[in-house]
Amino acid sequence: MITAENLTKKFGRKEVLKEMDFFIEKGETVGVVGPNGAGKSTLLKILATIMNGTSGTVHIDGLDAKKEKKKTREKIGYVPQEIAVYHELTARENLRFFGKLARKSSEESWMRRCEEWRLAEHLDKKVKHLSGGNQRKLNILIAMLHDPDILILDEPTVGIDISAKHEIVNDLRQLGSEGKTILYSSHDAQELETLCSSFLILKEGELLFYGSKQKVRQFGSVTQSKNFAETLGEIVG
Ligand SMILES: Nc1ncnc2c1ncn2[C@@H]1O[C@H](COP(=O)(O)OP(=O)(O)OP(=O)(O)O)[C@@H](O)[C@H]1O
Repeated sequence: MITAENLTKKFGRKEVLKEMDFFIEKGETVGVVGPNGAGKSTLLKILATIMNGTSGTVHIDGLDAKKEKKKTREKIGYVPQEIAVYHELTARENLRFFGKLARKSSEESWMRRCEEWRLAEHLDKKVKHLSGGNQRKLNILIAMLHDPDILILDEPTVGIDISAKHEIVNDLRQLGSEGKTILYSSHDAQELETLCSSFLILKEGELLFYGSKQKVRQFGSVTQSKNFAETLGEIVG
């Protein structure tokens, strides 16, 4: 369960998140949507405890994300936009290295995940020789080494081909069906529609909309938008 109350973020005098309030239930898969510069990455970093808000609070399963960072981090896997692994090491060496840092991790559990995610046959390749899609998968699997309940992903499918995107979206759906809470930012409406059960829509730091996919669709029927992408566009205005 994730709760934000009166959450704001300022960089200097610029307010990039404005008094946000929302409540995300356990097990939801939430699409974080909005134009460039809307504040998506900033919000995700604050929820992941990488950055502090300027005012307001975030609670993750009752823990104050600012005051109880260490405990909060145990519950969260954060996947940054950039691929944050060692390119000169193999995928297996990366998993072992980051696995040691994540004390809860066991080789057996990440091997099982690698098999499910069709990465097992590539484990002995240097990361720089993996396809873009497999690099992205590795980035996600590393964030999950400590088996967090919540996964926060910032545009995890940028720059990869369509079939790799589909694979990642399907793998994340599987995680959702295992009960993980997922926050997922993307500019790809089709991907968002397939994966997410609800949406946080931001514009210029304001929370314009937070609700279920069904509510987005209802909005679309009112505005007579032709498809999901158009409806998201209508909401952002
Ligand atoms: N460290 C920083 N210092 C100053 N301004 C920042 C910093 N990080 C982000 N910003 C500004 O905050 C605003 C929100 O940025 P953010 O990266 O959160 O947007 P975004 O919705 O993720 O955009 P995109 O879709 O392009 O990734 C932007 O105007 C950005 O320039």
